[in-house]
Parts: sequence; structure tokens; C-alpha cells
Amino acid sequence: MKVLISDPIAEDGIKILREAGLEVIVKTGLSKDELIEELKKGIDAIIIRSATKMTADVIEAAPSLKVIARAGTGLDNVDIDAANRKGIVVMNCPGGNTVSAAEHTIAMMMALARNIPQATASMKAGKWEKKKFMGREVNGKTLGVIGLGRIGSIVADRAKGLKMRVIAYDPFVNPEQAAKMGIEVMSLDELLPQADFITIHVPLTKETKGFINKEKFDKMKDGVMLIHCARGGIVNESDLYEAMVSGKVAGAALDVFEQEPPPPDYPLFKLENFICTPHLGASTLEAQKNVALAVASQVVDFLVHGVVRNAVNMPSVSAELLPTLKPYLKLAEKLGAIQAQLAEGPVQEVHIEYQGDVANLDTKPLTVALLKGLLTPALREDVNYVNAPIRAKERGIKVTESKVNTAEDFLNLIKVVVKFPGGENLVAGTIFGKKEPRIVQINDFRLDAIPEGHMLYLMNEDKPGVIGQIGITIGEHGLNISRMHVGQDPAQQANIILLCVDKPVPEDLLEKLKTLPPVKMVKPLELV
Ligand SMILES: NC(=O)C1=CN([C@@H]2O[C@H](COP(=O)(O)OP(=O)(O)OC[C@H]3O[C@@H](n4cnc5c(N)ncnc54)[C@H](O)[C@@H]3O)[C@@H](O)[C@H]2O)C=CC1
Ligand SMILES: O=C(O)C(=O)COP(=O)(O)O
Repeated sequence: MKVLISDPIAEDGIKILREAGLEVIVKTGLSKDELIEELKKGIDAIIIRSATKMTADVIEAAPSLKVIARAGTGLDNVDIDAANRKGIVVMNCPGGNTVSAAEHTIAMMMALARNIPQATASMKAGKWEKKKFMGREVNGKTLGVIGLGRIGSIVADRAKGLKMRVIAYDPFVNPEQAAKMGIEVMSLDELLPQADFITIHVPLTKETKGFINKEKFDKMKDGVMLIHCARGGIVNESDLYEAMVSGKVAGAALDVFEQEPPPPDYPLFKLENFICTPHLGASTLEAQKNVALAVASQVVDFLVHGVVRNAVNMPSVSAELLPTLKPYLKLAEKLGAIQAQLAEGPVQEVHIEYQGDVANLDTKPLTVALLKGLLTPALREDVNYVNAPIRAKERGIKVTESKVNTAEDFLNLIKVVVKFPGGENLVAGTIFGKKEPRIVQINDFRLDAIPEGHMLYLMNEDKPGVIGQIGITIGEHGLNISRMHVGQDPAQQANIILLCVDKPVPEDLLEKLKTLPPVKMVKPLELV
């Protein structure tokens, strides 16, 4: 397995990858064409930071890529829809650089309030401009935090320590929880005119692109100071320039830019009250070690052990939960595969009912596994655990789920009803003991079958000698029966038989079985 590292990460992470037996190629600063060329060399995983742009065309051109792993937080440089379409897992390492980004924000605020960068430059130019660099205290001032997530809340906490009043705008946080931290959550319209300092900590999304623009600057307090260490593109930089020239904004500190690096004639560079750093929020020894260790172990877990952590485009299964979930994942995928092969037409609807113990687990990954099993007969390698829900949606399949805490006759049960034009099938399975998947119901028939390998599913009249007749016919075609499960429906005087055979069922055997008078239906099932 090959891992390409296309932005610098700490050596500790590279070591973990190599020790796990992965081939590591470190090539940073690649152009788009060079990146595509590298990805074409059988790369399974790419580790990136903010410089590598995983655009749709780059992702499309990567033939063997399975995972895009971000050594850090922001994923705005990854086209997640394109990754979804190709079934590529996208993961990040949230948290590893949070404290560093928050500390950088506080450093920027203090540097802005006390003119530290400008005073440094002035002294280095041989001047002693004590009067020019009159500063401001932050003590008692109001800090407006836009986006009270991981970084925003640490910034708020540190600002409280600096004796600032902290107000915040974040429509997704619980105001009561924020109040416990001494933070007043309010609307943006309320926050903007009150804050002496404003700091931005939202992700770059369709909603936040260009969010801090002229309209918002106009609502701010005269002489406000702005700190932006989140993501380039959230602040409209030409509107910021105008607001600074007009004096509305007394100072601005940017760590992130619409274009990184900004062009040489970048207007904000001309303003003395503008200070900046080249996207250094996460650039500390501690944060880089944290994210390199995290990203490397996530990539190893994924490529070597099949464990997905911190994925943003598929349900993650933690290493702790995996042993519990694994038998159910297997069962769910088999149930999907059986349903696909039993359906007498294109699948229109899937309803999954999780009963008993399994209903108390995180069932999202199970539904994904079931859909993968359901779609694999049609889509083969074009479907995987990432894109199965999208593929199902694209095919117009309606998927619903329900959960009940008790299971009929079993400790746990996954019951799947699949509808297709003109009919529907019910298949249910359980986990016996700790890990044995069993099919326990197909439509009205109760049975106890191990869903495995090449199988043959038959329905026949329940009368003496029929099973023997079927067995002889199969034997005559050179197929060995390794297991046989029989289910009975006395009311219909019918049996269903599920047979495990040692190789795929040949077409001529199927035809022959169909001609036997007691056989009402026969279908091969491949559950490899
Ligand atoms: N400068 C740097 O080196 C670094 C920058 N970052 C950036 O910092 C930002 C924040 O990161 P985290 O705190 O880890 O993210 P987070 O996801 O923990 O927090 C983001 C917060 O923004 C809120 N939010 C989302 N949309 C919003 C909207 N339209 N209006 C108001 N609030 C909204 C969310 O509810 C959430 O509480 C991201 O843009 C990230 O890319 C992260 C690490 C380092
Ligand atoms: O983690 C993030 O979101 C960051 O912005 C850090 O960016 P970087 O890894 O330093 O390119």
C-alpha cells in the first residue's frame, strides 16, 4: 500500500506509517499536474494539509486512491462530493491543532492591540517610535466570537482569563451551555455593534463564504479590531480594505487569505494597521506532532485494519466498537446481498428494522453495509462503504429505518423488507452466540441458515421424496452439497430449501431443477 504525503507533516507520523509496512512517498509543493502524475502511480492514501487542493479533477484522475487524510481540521480544499462519487474516504484530525489555533488567535489579538509587529519593524529600521504605537488594553473590552466550536470556545475561555467580556454568535450552540462558560450567545445583529474585538471561527462553507462583508462591517462598532484565523474566503478582503481605509475597522489581523499566498500587490499589505501571518494557526511543534500522529494512525487503521476514524463522508466505527459491530456488519451486508438476488425487478424501497441488542448500537454503519450488499450485484466495484447511500439515492431507492428494543424470539434481529415493482421480500437475520450470522426468516418461512458462499434457494411442494429428488439432480451435475437448511410452511404445504454448494450453480442445473414438477421456484445466491 502506498501513501503520498503532499504537504509537510512531522516525522513522528511518517515513522508510524513506515513501521506499519506502508510505502511512504513524501513530495510536497507539487503542481496540479505533478500531483495527478503521482496519484496515478498506485497511491492508496494521500495525506494533505491546506496547501494541496484535492479538486474534483484531481480526485477523478486518481485510479487507486482510497483515502484522503487531512493532517489538521479544515477540509475546504477537498471536493467531498467528488470523493463521495468515487467512494474515497475523507478524514481529518479535529482537535489536534485546536489549542494552537486558539492561542494564535489570542496572540494576534494582543499583537494588534499593542502594535507589536509594526513596532518590531520600526525598531529594526533603526527607529524608536514610542508615541506612534500607542496601544489599547483588552481588559474589560468585549470580544465577539463568531463560531463557538472547538477553537472559538477555547479562545473565549482564554479571553475570560484576560478579563474580557465574551459574547458569541453561533446558531448551532446551546445558549445555556455557553452561559455556564460565562459567554452570552446572541444574534449577529446584536453582536456586531457591541464588540470591541471580533474573532471568526466558523468553517468555510457555502453559507459562510464572503459572510463578513460590507453589510456586516457597517454594523460593527467604530474602531473595531478584527481577528481572522479561520479560513480564507469567509471575510470579503476588499470590503475589509474599504472598512479599514474608512476608519471603521481600526486594525485587522489575518492568518488566512482568499488566495494563499496573497498576490504581491495585495492591497491590505499597504495598510499599517493590518498585520498578518502566513496561515500559522496550526504551526506549532505540539500541534504538528499531534496531527501527524493522529493522521498516520488513522491511515494505518484504515489501510491495514479496515477501521475508519474521523471520516467526514462515512459513518466511523471506532476500534473499541468494531469487535461488537463487525458480526452485524457482516450480517447486514449478507442480508442486502440476499435481497438483491431475490428481488424480481429493480429495488424501489428498503425498510430496515433493528430489533433487540442491535437497536442499541450505532446502526448507521450497518445500514451502509446493507446497502453495499444490496447494490454490489448490480454495481460491483462501483459501490463501497462510502458511496453506497449516494448510489442508492441516485437509483431512486427509498431507505427507511426503525428500531425496537425487543426482538421477536431472538436477542437481536435485523429485518429487511425490500420492495420492487409488483412485490416485496422480507429477509431477517440474527447473530448467534457472539459472532455467527444466521438467516432466520425469508418471507413466511422460518429457517436457520448460515449465509455463506454459493447457495441455492428453492421452494418446493412439501411431500415425501422431493428433497431426495433435488439432491440427486444436483449430484448428477457434479455439485457437492455442504449444508442444507429446510424451512416448512405447513399451511402452504411448501418447503423452502437453502443449500450451500461447493461451486457456482451452473445454468443447465438451474434449468433442470426448474423442470422438476414439485419445484416451484429456484434461484442461485452468491454470498461470497
Ligand atoms: N488558522 C489555522 O491554522 C487553523 C484554522 N482552522 C479553522 O478554524 C475554523 C474553526 O475550526 P473548529 O473550531 O475546529 O471548528 P468547529 O467545527 O469545532 O467549530 C465551528 C463552529 O462554527 C459554527 N458555525 C458553522 N456555521 C456557522 C455559521 N454560518 N454562523 C455561525 N456559526 C457557524 C458551528 O456551529 C461550530 O460551533 C475552521 O474554519 C477551521 O478550518 C482550524 C485549525 C487551524
Ligand atoms: O487544520 C486546519 O484547518 C488549518 O488551517 C491548519 O492548516 P495547515 O495544516 O497549517 O495547512
